[in-house]
Amino acid sequence: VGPTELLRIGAIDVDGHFTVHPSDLTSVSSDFGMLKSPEKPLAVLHPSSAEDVARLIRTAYGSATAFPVSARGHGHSINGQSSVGRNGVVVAMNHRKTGTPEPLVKPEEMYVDVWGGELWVDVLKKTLEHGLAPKSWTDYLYLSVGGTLSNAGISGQAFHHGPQISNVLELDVVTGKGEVKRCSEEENTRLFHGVLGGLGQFGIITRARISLEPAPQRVRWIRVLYSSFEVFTEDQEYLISMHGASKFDYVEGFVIVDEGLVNNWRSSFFSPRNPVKISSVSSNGSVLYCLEITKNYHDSDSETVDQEVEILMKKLNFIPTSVFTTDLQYVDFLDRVHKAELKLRSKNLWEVPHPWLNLFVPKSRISDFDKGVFKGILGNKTSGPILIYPMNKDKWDERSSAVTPDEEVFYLVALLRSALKDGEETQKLEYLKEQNRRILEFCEQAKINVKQYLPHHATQEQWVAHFGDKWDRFRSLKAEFDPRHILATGQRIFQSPSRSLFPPLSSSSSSASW
Ligand SMILES: Cc1cc2nc3c(=O)[nH]c(=O)nc-3n(C[C@H](O)[C@H](O)[C@H](O)COP(=O)(O)OP(=O)(O)OC[C@H]3O[C@@H](n4cnc5c(N)ncnc54)[C@H](O)[C@@H]3O)c2cc1C
Repeated sequence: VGPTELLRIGAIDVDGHFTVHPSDLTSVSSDFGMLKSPEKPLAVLHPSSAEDVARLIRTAYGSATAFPVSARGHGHSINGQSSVGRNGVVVAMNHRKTGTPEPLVKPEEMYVDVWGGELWVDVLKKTLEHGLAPKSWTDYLYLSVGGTLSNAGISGQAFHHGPQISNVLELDVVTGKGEVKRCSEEENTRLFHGVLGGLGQFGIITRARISLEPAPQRVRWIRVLYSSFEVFTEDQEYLISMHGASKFDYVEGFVIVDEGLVNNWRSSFFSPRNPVKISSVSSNGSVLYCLEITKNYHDSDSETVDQEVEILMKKLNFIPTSVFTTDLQYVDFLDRVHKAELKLRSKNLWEVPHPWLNLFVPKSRISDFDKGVFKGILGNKTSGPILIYPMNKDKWDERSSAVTPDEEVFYLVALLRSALKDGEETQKLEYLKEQNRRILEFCEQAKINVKQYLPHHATQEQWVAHFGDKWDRFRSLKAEFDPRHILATGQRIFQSPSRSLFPPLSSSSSSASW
């Protein structure tokens, strides 16, 4: 009996939250990357509880030929990671119709309990009602909690607070056997750490307990430019090495290889009243680097923030005429990318293919990367922002499944490209995909041991290399918690049950082929 038959006979009956409606199937069949042809699943489950998810997975696990089940948060992956194929079922986690629990803030204990499919923007809204907020963020808030915790969740706060996965106190997880397990540092510890950064391989996160801090009210947001990569990275590394209260709260940066991209889509920082006169900065047409830093503060500190920022800035070596400052509410800063999204949507430039490449580059080789990629392969043209910022490895828990380079400091380099059908040759999808391939090839040939963030690999051999020392544990967690390889098959790490090599549970019904 395959899933089609199970659906027909009503064996998968999860309180009517199941749908095979064509519009539902279509809406979960592609992702933000738009790099793969959409593939409709067999059915979509809109769960209202962890038990709904568990019942589906028990059916998938217990049927003669197991079938794939993938959680879909907000579908903001690039390479079909939340897709499930024609013979699987998608669990639409980000769905309010079915009444999943609202975020529950516990102000005394400084945490919030959230449904795994909750969007970070809604977590923020809820916690702000109590004057609190999570500590570590992604640049964009319309991502689900389960989706970012399955990767890491990083932004300019990660150097200090670690990634989002370092700020989780407890999880409820439905494993690939359909068991609902509570896990934390004290309970089911292996599963807890395995799921964090675990690419959805060991269970579906139905609840996460996120640590909170008092929310700042305002943000002083500063950008300064550099023409020397060495000076730029020296300053970034200095900033992330600072301890104590007197430091910036957020450290990021980006590369400007193409003047047109200074006002890139990621933010509306440079307003018409605050234009960047790039010609005023002597770049001689070569690559520039922009450091982006913020200082959070409360209204009551508005008198002293200027002075504090001035003292911190004195230690930096940016081009003196290149300081751009703005000041805004904390919530507007955190939600900055959404404004850009709305602008791009209005120009039909949001729903286009996104051949993104995100790499963690070890500090010792970042300068070689600059020479070979920013000043080399990119050839003065990009098709989107290129972020670059360093992080401290000691803020990452080695027991999590997330993979980072083997150095105390490493950089995120994020090439966030949009491909245009009718654009110049350098904006076309094939051109950008080829450029990504060349960048990876360059790193391999130059022996720069990069790790992909939001990884995507074609073969299991590449996955084994990606996980390195963590592979044996990763594989053994898979065997323990998802032995029939049901979950998150869109990651393409393990062979999926549809090409099953795995013995059916019941030998009497081995005829299903789907
Ligand atoms: C515009 C944009 C900006 C971004 N900015 C950042 C950033 O600043 N920092 C950063 O770290 N990342 C960023 N990302 C990447 C993003 O964090 C990941 O792509 C993330 O997986 C997207 O979350 P999602 O809810 O859309 O997940 P989906 O794409 O729906 O799912 C991703 C994977 O996680 C699994 N999954 C989803 N929900 C669960 C769950 N509840 N339990 C277990 N597994 C689950 C899926 O099966 C799939 O394998 C950005 C992406 C976009 C499109």
